[in-house]
Amino acid sequence: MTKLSVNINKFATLRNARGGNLPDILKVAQDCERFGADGITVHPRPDERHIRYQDVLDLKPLVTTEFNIEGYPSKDFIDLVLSVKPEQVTLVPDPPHAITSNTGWDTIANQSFLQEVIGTFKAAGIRVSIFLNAEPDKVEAAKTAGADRIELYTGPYAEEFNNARTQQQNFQLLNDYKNTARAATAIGLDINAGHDLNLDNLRFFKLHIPQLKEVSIGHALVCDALYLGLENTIQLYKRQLKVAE
Ligand SMILES: CC(=O)[C@@H](O)[C@H](O)COP(=O)(O)O
Ligand SMILES: NCC(=O)COP(=O)(O)O
Repeated sequence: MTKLSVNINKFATLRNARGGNLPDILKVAQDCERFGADGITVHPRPDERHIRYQDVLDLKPLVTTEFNIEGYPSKDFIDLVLSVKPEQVTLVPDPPHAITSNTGWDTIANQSFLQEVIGTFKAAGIRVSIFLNAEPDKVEAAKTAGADRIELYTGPYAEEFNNARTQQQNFQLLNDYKNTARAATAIGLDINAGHDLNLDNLRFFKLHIPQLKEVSIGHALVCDALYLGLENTIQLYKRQLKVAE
């Protein structure tokens, strides 16, 4: 089974636009779980423009599924994660003012940094996933650094998906994803995926990478929920993941 972790960042963006507490992020997280989400993902950024550090602390006792905290491992981020002790931390190489995540780690160039950070989280009993491009040659170094999982950065996949679909063909980039996933599975790394996944492209991705353990989805899911309602939307995403199971 592939788990659906709902990234609630964009609900916080909406709340922050007006001040106050609408929508209530804690209630949103609980409702996502009630509607079928298998996990809750947050990605606090240094400017706290969406999820704030205090939200993450407040969410901890309320999340009853899997709590996944994503972010760049700055000192503040590491301290936050160690105090919350989520089930999973996902390390992302975002510079402080990134609008959104736009690349995975160069695990070879950052090997010793990643090894130290991952060691700190593992010592606290937290599963570690690292954000990776579809580059098979970066997988071995992820394992050496101590990661348990990789999260495939699916932004480029999402971009290519529409072109390939209209041309009725399999696309080259998909092979890079499949090869990266194969390389990871072969050395015992589990596989997550995320970024720009949506109701159009999710099923096809799962069909080609059936060993997916988890996807984290936020932006498109929140947009769909505006039209379809949150409960219905979560169920629709889960249905896309049922293929090949
Ligand atoms: C790592 C990743 O792809 C997501 O966390 C994504 O970056 C969501 O962050 P934003 O909601 O800030 O776009
Ligand atoms: N790790 C990816 C994530 O949490 C959500 O990304 P997106 O669906 O908001 O692009």
